[in-house]
Amino acid sequence: MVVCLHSPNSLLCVSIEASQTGCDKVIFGGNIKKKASGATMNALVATNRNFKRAAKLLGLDSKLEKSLLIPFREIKVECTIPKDDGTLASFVGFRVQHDNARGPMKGGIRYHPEVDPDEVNALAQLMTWKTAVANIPYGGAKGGIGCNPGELSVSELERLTRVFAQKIHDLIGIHTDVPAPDMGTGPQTMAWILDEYSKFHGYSPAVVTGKPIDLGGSLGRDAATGRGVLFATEALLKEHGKTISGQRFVIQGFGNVGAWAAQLISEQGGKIVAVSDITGAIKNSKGLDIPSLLKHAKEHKGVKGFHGGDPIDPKSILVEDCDILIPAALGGVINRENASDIKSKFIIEAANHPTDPEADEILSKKGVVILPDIFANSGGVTVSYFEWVQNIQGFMWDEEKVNNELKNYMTRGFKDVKEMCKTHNCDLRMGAFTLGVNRVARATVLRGWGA
Ligand SMILES: NC(=O)C1=CN([C@@H]2O[C@H](COP(=O)(O)OP(=O)(O)OC[C@H]3O[C@@H](n4cnc5c(N)ncnc54)[C@H](OP(=O)(O)O)[C@@H]3O)[C@@H](O)[C@H]2O)C=CC1
Ligand SMILES: O=C(O)CCC(=O)C(=O)O
Repeated sequence: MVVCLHSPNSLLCVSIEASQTGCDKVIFGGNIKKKASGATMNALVATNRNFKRAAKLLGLDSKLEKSLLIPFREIKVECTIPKDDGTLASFVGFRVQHDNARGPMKGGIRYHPEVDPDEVNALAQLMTWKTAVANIPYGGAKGGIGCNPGELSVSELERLTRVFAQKIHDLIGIHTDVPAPDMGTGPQTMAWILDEYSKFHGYSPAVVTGKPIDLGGSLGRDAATGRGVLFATEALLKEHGKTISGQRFVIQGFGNVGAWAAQLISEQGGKIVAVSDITGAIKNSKGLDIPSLLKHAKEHKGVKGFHGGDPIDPKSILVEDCDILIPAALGGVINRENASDIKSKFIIEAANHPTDPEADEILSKKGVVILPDIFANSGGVTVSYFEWVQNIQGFMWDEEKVNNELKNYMTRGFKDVKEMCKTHNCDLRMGAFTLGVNRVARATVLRGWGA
């Protein structure tokens, strides 16, 4: 049974009926908004604020603006599993399907203790603008389960994923909503979802992307977000008469995105001077040996204890001296409390919504150039699109084709964003938002609302 939670906030004060949302039931649930912790703004408030600024720059009709802001459907499910010791554990799973004007909704599933409805909502909305910026035929969605995957065994994670898939299988599908990995999930998670979905609907590899290659995953998907970050950074630096080679990078997060970005950037001559993950942070002003660090992180489940650098306080990673800062972990990490201490000239947002609007203002006054998430990390969803296309075609591309096509999409995306910056005399974030929102608005108007 689907239950939709309407989460009211100061920027979205509309009354909606179940029939308008496509939900079975809408609960006006009072204030379920996650309280912003410390200096960090609530993710949904921050995302709505950026959307509103873009809508204003575009001169969007206020009724259309309202319709674009309200999510298509919000799903909240209870997931109870027996743990390995026989006791029961209950978790809450979410899937927010934000918009489908341009195609099936698309976005990752996150397993993290901080997953909450407003954050998933914000991430789903960002996916809508991201797929439009990338110009791939999708809408936006995001999901998550509030859990700590590090504290669950593989068999517990499998049971949790299968229960979640059982609860949402009717609402996802090749032409409706196509999940993928995000923080705390990966190819194995997608394999379990595919298997569970197939029990109800028949074998359907295109229902998820980011799958293992043996189940129809695309070559190059694993590295795609990091590779997209590399291509995006190259495009930005070219504008400033620079190349990757010799630039000093700091990377927060050494998971799928951070580790691939570090590897690919260092292969191009970039110097990674500091990285961090949940276990700690490590610094070497001469440049970390990334292949050795990757080996260490794999063997020790984190960067802590790596001998090729000095340990530093993970809290200081974002304000370390460097040319280019790449947040590749959680949202809201760059906020009004640390923005003025940031020393880099460029920030490449590999993570989703790492920078608060308040920090944006502070950084803009300092002349820091920010390449926004909805463009900078779009390489992952772009190769997910290639995977979906390959599954539907029943034909596998070689990795060179995947990477070349990704480069084409990222290069074209950067040009399109810059064009919007010129048209609206705005920064790169608003360039990307106006590009994405405008494309979705056009599709919405063209499809109409029925007679
Ligand atoms: N995977 C993808 O294709 C895409 C991901 N993204 C975004 O990129 C970001 C990273 O995702 P992904 O790499 O897939 O996730 P992973 O789970 O693979 O990696 C996350 C990394 O962040 C680290 N981390 C978690 N909390 C903290 C913290 N408080 N301080 C420092 N590091 C921390 C984790 O450490 P540890 O492993 O030790 O827990 C891990 O190294 C997210 O914002 C995600 O939404 C965006 C587009 C696509
Ligand atoms: O690959 C995908 O479909 C989605 C990736 C994702 O969740 C993201 O871009 O934030």
